[in-house]
Amino acid sequence: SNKRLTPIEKIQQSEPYRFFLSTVYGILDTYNQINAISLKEILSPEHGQLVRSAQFNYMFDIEFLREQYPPEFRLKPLLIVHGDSRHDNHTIKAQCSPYPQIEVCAARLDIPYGTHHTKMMFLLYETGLRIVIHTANLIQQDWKQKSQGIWISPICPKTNDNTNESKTNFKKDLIEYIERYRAKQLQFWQKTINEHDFSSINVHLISSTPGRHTGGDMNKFGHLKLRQTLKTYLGLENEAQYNSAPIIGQFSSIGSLGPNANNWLSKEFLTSLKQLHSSSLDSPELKLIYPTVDNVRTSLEGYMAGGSLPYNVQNAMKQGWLVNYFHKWKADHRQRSRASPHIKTYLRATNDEYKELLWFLVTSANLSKAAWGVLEKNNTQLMIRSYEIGVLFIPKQFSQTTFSVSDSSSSPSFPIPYDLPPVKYQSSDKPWVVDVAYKNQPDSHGNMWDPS
Ligand SMILES: O=C(O)c1c[nH]c2c(Br)cccc2c1=O
Repeated sequence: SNKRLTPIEKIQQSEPYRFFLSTVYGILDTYNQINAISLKEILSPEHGQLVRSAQFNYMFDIEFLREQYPPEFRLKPLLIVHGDSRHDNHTIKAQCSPYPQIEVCAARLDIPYGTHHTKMMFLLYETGLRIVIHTANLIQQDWKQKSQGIWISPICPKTNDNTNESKTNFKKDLIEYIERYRAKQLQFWQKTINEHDFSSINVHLISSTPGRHTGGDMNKFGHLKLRQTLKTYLGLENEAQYNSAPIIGQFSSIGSLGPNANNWLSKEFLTSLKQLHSSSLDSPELKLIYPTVDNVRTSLEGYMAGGSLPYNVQNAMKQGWLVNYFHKWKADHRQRSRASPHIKTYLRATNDEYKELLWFLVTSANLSKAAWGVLEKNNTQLMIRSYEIGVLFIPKQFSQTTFSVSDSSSSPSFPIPYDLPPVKYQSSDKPWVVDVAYKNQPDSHGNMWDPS
C-alpha cells in the first residue's frame, strides 16, 4: 500500500526489534515506510509531551538539530554531549551560545586519538524515558541519502522502585557507561535512568569508553563485553553445529590493524565475535562489507559520500591483506544500494545460506582498535581510545532460537540492512580511500574527486 505511516505506526509496526534505517531522499516512498524513520519522526510531538532531552554525538549542526525538534519543544532543556577536541569544543560552544536552554558537556578524552563516536538520545517525556541509539551525526547530510541504523526503545515509565531492570541488564550497563564520563551535567540523567522501569527492553548494551580496563572492568566494554555477552546469553541447543558459522562485519571506516590478520583481526577481535556459550578452536569465515570506489561513485551523493568514509591511504597502504575479506555494499531489497552506508553492523549467520542469524549488533563502532579495544600487558588490560555505543539482538531475548532473515518463516523476520549473502569484491574493485583522487570516471553528479 502507498499509505504513509505515522511515526507511532512505524514504531508499532517495527516490533519486536524496533530497528530502523534512516529514510532516504530520492527512493520509492514504500521503502521509507517499513522499518525506516527520519529524525523529525523520532522527535515527533506524537510520542508525547517532551520535558527535556540529551543528544550524544560526534558532529553537530545545532541549527539543523533545532529544526528537527517540533517548534513547541525547541525551548526545552537540551544537553549536548560531544568529544572535547579543542577546535570542536569552540564551534559547538559558539553554536549553542544563542540558546540558554542548551547546555554543552565535553566528554573527557584522556587517551590520544580517541573520539566521542557515541550517537544516542535521551528523550524524557511526561509519560517516561525513551533511549535512542543510532549511527548518524546531527548534520543534514547524515540524514538525507545515507544508510544509517537506529534503535528506538519503548517509552520506559517512571517508577519509584529502582530495581526495574531488563532481562538484558540494560539499565545497569547504561548507568555504568554514563558514569564513565564523570561529568556533572550527566548526574541528572543517571538519576533519571534509575527512576524509570527498563523491564520492557530486550536488547543488550555493547559500549566502549576510553581507558585501560583491567580486572573486573575488562569485560565491561569493547569487544570483551561482546565476547562475555555472547558467552553468557547465546544459550543455543547443540551449538557445536555453529562453530564454523560465518560472521559479517560492516562499517564506514577502518583503523590501522597491523601487518597481517593474525595479531588483532582474526585472533583477538574474531575470537570475541565467534564466541558461543562454549568456545571452540574453529576459525569461522569472517566477511567484511566496506564500499568500493564504484559504490561511492555511483551512490546518490556521488563522490561526496566518500567524505564520510574516512579510510585514509596511509592505513590502506599498510594493510592490502585486508582486501581479501572485502565485500561490496549492496542493499537492493531495501532499495539502498546507492544510499552510502554510515551504519555499522556485525552479525553471525547460522550457515552459508544466510537464511537465519545467531545474533545482530548495530553500533557506532567501526573496524578499529580505538573503538573495540586492544589487549595489552599480556592480555591483562583492554585499551580503548573512544566512546562507542550499540545494541545487540539475541534471539533468546525474543523467545526465538535464531532470527529468520527471509519472510518465509513464521517468526517475525529480522529487518537486515543489506543483501545476504554478501558479494565479494571483483579483482577490479578497490576499497574507497578518502584522501586519493578519482579523476578518470565522473560520479552520479558528473563530478570528479580531487582531495588535494
Ligand atoms: O563517527 C562518525 O560518525 C565519524 C567519525 N569521523 C569522521 C571523519 Br574523521 C570524517 C568524516 C566523517 C566522520 C564520521 O562520520
